[in-house]
Amino acid sequence: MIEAKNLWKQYGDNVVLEQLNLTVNEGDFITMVGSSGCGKSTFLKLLLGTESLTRGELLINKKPIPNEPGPERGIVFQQYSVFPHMTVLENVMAAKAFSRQGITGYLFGNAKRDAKEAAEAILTEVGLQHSLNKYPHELSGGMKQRLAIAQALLGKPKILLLDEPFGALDPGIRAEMHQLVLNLWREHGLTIFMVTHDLKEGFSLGTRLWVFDKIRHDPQEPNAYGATITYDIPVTRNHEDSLKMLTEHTSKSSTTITQ
Ligand SMILES: Nc1ncnc2c1ncn2[C@@H]1O[C@H](COP(=O)(O)OP(=O)(O)OP(=O)(O)O)[C@@H](O)[C@H]1O
Repeated sequence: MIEAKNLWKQYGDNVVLEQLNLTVNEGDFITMVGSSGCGKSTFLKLLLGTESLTRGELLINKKPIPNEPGPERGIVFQQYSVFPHMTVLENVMAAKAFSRQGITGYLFGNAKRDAKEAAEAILTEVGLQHSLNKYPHELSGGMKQRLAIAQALLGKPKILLLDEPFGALDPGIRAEMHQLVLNLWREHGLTIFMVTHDLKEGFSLGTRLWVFDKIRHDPQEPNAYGATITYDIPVTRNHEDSLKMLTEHTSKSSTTITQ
């Protein structure tokens, strides 16, 4: 279970997030929307542990989230984050070596064989079993994101953080990636936080959709107040109902969301 209690994050005088209070249960699939710059990626970085909060608490299973990334939290970014000079298989094995021994880590003997087997298994799961020896420049955008997902899953995370992972992909490829993520979510029992600019994507993937927005504004000092979660919408399987609910909510809010 993940909890935020009166969480604030600011960079200098720029208040990015304020008064975040939330509880996320294991297995939730949270999709996050909100205007550009309102702090969605910052929230993911707090969960990842690469940024620290300014005030309040952020807890996993009642303990503060470690302030550094760990194998139990995997992340996939929109930009392809793979090593260009390594094959698909080497990329995933390198992720394993770094997670075990730091950036200079090498694997030998049994550890290397185990890492190779684990890498091949996860690459098969994401559909790259026929591309193990290809280099990233030989992969399509969707295949590169499959590789990034494989890297993120290698540490067997319980929490997967997705920062607009499919924003750069064509609609047909996106649909395939949606199916992959839903399968992985179910099979690995993941808790997922996914930032998206696509409301339909948010509704079709998530079990809860969060809207980030500011509840206080000072036109003289735009950075004085941060965003919070203004709507936490359970996604019904009937997307029409969910969309209607959100339209009603946002007509009362200052957020403009395009469908
Ligand atoms: N390392 C940093 N130092 C200072 N300010 C930062 C830093 N990272 C983010 N910010 C600021 O925090 C605010 C929120 O940025 P963030 O990237 O979280 O927004 P976002 O909602 O993810 O935006 P987008 O949808 O455009 O990706 C912005 O004002 C940004 O300039």
